[in-house]
Amino acid sequence: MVKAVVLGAAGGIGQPLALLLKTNPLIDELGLYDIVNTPGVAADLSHIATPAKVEGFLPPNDGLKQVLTNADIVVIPAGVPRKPGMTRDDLFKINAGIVRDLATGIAQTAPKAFVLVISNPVNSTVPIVAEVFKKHGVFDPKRLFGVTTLDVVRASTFVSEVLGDLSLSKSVTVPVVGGHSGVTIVPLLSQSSHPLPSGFAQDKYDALIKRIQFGGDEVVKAKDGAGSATLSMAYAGAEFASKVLRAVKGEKGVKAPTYVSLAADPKGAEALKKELGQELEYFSSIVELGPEGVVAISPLGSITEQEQTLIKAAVPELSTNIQTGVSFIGSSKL
Ligand SMILES: NC(=O)c1ccc[n+]([C@@H]2O[C@H](COP(=O)([O-])OP(=O)(O)OC[C@H]3O[C@@H](n4cnc5c(N)ncnc54)[C@H](O)[C@@H]3O)[C@@H](O)[C@H]2O)c1
Ligand SMILES: O=C(O)C[C@H](O)C(=O)O
Repeated sequence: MVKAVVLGAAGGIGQPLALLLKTNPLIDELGLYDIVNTPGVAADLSHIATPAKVEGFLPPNDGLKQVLTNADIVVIPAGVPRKPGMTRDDLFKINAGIVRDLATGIAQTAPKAFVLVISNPVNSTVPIVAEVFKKHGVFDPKRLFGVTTLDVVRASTFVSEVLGDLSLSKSVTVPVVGGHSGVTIVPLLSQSSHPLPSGFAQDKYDALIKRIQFGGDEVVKAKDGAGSATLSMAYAGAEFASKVLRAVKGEKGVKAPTYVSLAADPKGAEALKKELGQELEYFSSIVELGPEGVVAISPLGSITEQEQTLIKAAVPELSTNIQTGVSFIGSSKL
């Protein structure tokens, strides 16, 4: 029996994500939690002819505790999205407290669940979850993930557009490492499964990198005040959750870039430290997944000088973002 839970399930991401999870044959039970509307979302989804049993919960009557009971995997898209002119860090003020409180609930009721954090700013909200778990004495770095899959999905799509063939997008894989905001998003195009056309001009390369790094802004601008990416994020979140569950079920060699605590793999962390030129507590790199979560974190490997420059720009910002999350819990009363 696998129980998946979505916290923030009535939102722009939460609803389509719950829909996709309802159609995932690896899931037997789907618990939906939000501060509004989950009974309706659950009733609606429950009519879909797939095996997962769906239940919706609200805060009254210990709803968070109820939804988290026996949870195996918890996905968190709860929190406010950006409006034009905002950075992801501008969301910290509201989302940090939301994520802290939900993490407290998970630490108390489902400390062994895999936790997949979507709420922004991911670079800081993942450390928040870890610090809450540490305070409760239940932190297992192998089971906590920041979902950076949307960056990977965008890279596949934009590279296949450059190659002039969108039908390639499902098979184009580009490692996107670092974190999930602006310059911390580092696409390693030199490691793309499908190389860029030979003689690809520098200005086009720069534009492609920028588009992947700031793809979120493109959607925020187009939605014009009505929020940020929801549908593509739901797709990406469901893809990543599915990978975690496939690995849990014993499939070998499942890998994905994801933002994790480097304490999950000290050997991988040591190699990354050499490559990055400094120690970071969290980083998104290609992670091999297994039945207990993180099996191994890959080093960057061979990268170009241009990619080195991108990494150099990412590291200090990541370090600040991580510290912001850690300090928030340091000064929070739990
Ligand atoms: N990681 C990524 O790649 C990525 C991509 C897109 C969006 N996001 C982030 O995901 C978050 C959600 O985006 P959205 O567009 O779905 O926003 P939304 O406003 O449409 O939905 C958020 C939902 O969270 C719920 N919520 C608020 N406080 C809650 C709490 N304490 N407990 C449970 N639920 C709560 C709200 O009621 C709402 O239904 C934002 O922070 C956004 O920046 C991340
Ligand atoms: O851009 C945002 O604020 C949402 C999300 O992080 C994204 O990358 O689309």
